[in-house]
Amino acid sequence: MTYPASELILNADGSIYHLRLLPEDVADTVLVVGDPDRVGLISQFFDRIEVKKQHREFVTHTGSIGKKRFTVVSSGIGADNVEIVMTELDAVRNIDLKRREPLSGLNPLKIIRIGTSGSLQHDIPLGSVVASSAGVGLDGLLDFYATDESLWAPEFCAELRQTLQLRLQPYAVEASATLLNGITSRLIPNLYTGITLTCPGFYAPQGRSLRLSPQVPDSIALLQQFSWNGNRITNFEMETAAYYLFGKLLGHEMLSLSAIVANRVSNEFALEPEKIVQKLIRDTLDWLVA
Ligand SMILES: O=P(O)(O)O[C@H]1O[C@H](CO)[C@@H](O)[C@H]1O
Ligand SMILES: O=c1cc[nH]c(=O)[nH]1
Repeated sequence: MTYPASELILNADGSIYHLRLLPEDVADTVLVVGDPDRVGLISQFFDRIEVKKQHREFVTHTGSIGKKRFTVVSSGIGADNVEIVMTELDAVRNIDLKRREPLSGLNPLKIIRIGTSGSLQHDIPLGSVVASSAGVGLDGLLDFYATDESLWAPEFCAELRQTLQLRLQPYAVEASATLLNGITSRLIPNLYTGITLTCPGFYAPQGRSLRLSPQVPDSIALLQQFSWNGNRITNFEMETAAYYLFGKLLGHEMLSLSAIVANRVSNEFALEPEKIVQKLIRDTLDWLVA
């Protein structure tokens, strides 16, 4: 199979279209973030930075701490950007870009999201961290991909669809068990696990109303009561389920960690969200280099 120029799109230097990366630019462990400015906040802890690239909202730094090599990539906001980041990281790892052919065997990545999020539970306060045991996607991406994979908790998704009066079908995907066990075995204060709801917007999809109102006005109270296999819905954000979906479909290990900067029950927003994110960055790097 040879991928044509319109499908596997390469720049003049042979790099992949949006991310502008070459195979040698990507480490086995990738940290993904939404905010492009967060890439430098992570790479400031590297002993050495070997790659710095940027195109649109996709900023990449690759470097190392001791012998451990990391790539940090920003996606910008939303599941549609995650589709690009995951597909292009995977292409760089698993396609021979010069020959335009799949490489034999799978070269899996370990991918960890370091993001921000709003808590849906009173007892998950500002400043805590949620490791998403599963992501539930309200973005509709799954509808476009052919897959035989059985996804997690279809009954839960059907119930959610009814409660939120959605026309689209939510999907649910679990975290990498290895990565989730890895982080939960660390003694990180204020670390919670639970189901993350990945929304296709920040306002009505997350129950917020400014001049426009959500279709279901009491969605936060309704969502708080949902649980599956003992896991409740803990938080709202905008990328996790898409990362978990592409991690599963493409064969990469994926875990999403969220710094809680909003609490939607107590109606609070962090005064200094940067400090909460910086702590999560340090805790995550300590875990990964240990
Ligand atoms: O801080 P990041 O990683 O961007 O994550 C969260 O913040 C953004 C919304 O403000 C969305 O991308 C959401 O997922
Ligand atoms: O409430 C919040 C906070 C951060 N990111 C989100 O998507 N929602």
